Amino acid sequence: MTAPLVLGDNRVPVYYAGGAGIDAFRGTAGTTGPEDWVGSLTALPAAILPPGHPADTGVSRTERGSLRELVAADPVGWLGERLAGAYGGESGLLVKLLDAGERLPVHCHPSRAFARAHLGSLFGKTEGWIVLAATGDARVWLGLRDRADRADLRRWIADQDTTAMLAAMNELTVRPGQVLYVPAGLPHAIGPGVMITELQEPTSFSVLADHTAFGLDAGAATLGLGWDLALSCFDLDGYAGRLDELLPARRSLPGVPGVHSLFGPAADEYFRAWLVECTGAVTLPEAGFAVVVVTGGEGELRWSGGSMPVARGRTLVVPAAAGPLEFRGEVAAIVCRPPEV
Ligand SMILES: O=P(O)(O)OC[C@H]1O[C@](O)(CO)[C@@H](O)[C@@H]1O
Repeated sequence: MTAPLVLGDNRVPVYYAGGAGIDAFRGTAGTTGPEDWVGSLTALPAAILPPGHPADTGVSRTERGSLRELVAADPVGWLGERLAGAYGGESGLLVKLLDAGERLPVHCHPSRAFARAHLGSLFGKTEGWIVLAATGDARVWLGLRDRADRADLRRWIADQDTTAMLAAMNELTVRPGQVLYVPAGLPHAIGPGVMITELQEPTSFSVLADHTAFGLDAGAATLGLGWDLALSCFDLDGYAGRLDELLPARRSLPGVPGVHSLFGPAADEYFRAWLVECTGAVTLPEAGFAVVVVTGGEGELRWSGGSMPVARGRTLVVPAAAGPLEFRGEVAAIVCRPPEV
């Protein structure tokens, strides 16, 4: 397999509302739900899969079949030699289009160290967001403003006092194009009217401080671990004076005009995102597995041995064997790349 594959809508069932923005972005209608998993080798865990959905819900389907099966049949062709050997045939990357129709719960995600110690997983869930669309007053909450102690958090959770949780956090209005980095442990919540491309480690581990309003009990909110252990996932440091760590500045790639790296070096071990802004021709610096979200304009995508037209709303998964990609035309795209290995 050397050609990129075009991906259709891949909504997964989740407990919160939203999704109209994904239809608008893709130019489709009639699908529901706020999350569309793109180029995914990851299935929704059985514990949170509603009845009636296949066990591999979440895994992308392509015109050639399940992406997970395609990659399993040719791991080196899809992932390249190094990545194929790094995580037992997993890409290490999950990309979502996420369109929040209501505020998501205040939650955080386990780190790799916590996931390895307590959840039997190589991966935690560090994530990063690139805002695709935002209503006028759209906002997110990211990290605590000032340091809190565990007793504060325990009390807010026991009382399900979301007002106090949100008041203690950094509330940020967002605009399209903005990039936010959400390391494991950081308490966060996405507000209604925010649509993002999200890059993350390929798990669904969340600890939900704010859960009863979403119909979830303490067992579901703590990954079955109970609050004593689950509380230790939260980063309770204050971020008011260090928000720049969460709002990375784009970096130009030396010698590659038209491409910027969107997340800081701290993210490289989890995922990388290149913003391509092509007005003519842009060639990416290296070949490798990629998930491409075309965010603006139209043009052509070329690879070794072929080409296809691309336009805003198109999503693709690219095998390493496609070689370095080249964009032509007036087109913008986010090229999502797995962790550096
Ligand atoms: O379903 P969960 O794990 O509660 O989280 C809801 C969503 O919030 C995010 O962590 C974004 O904050 C998404 O990755 C996730 O799908």
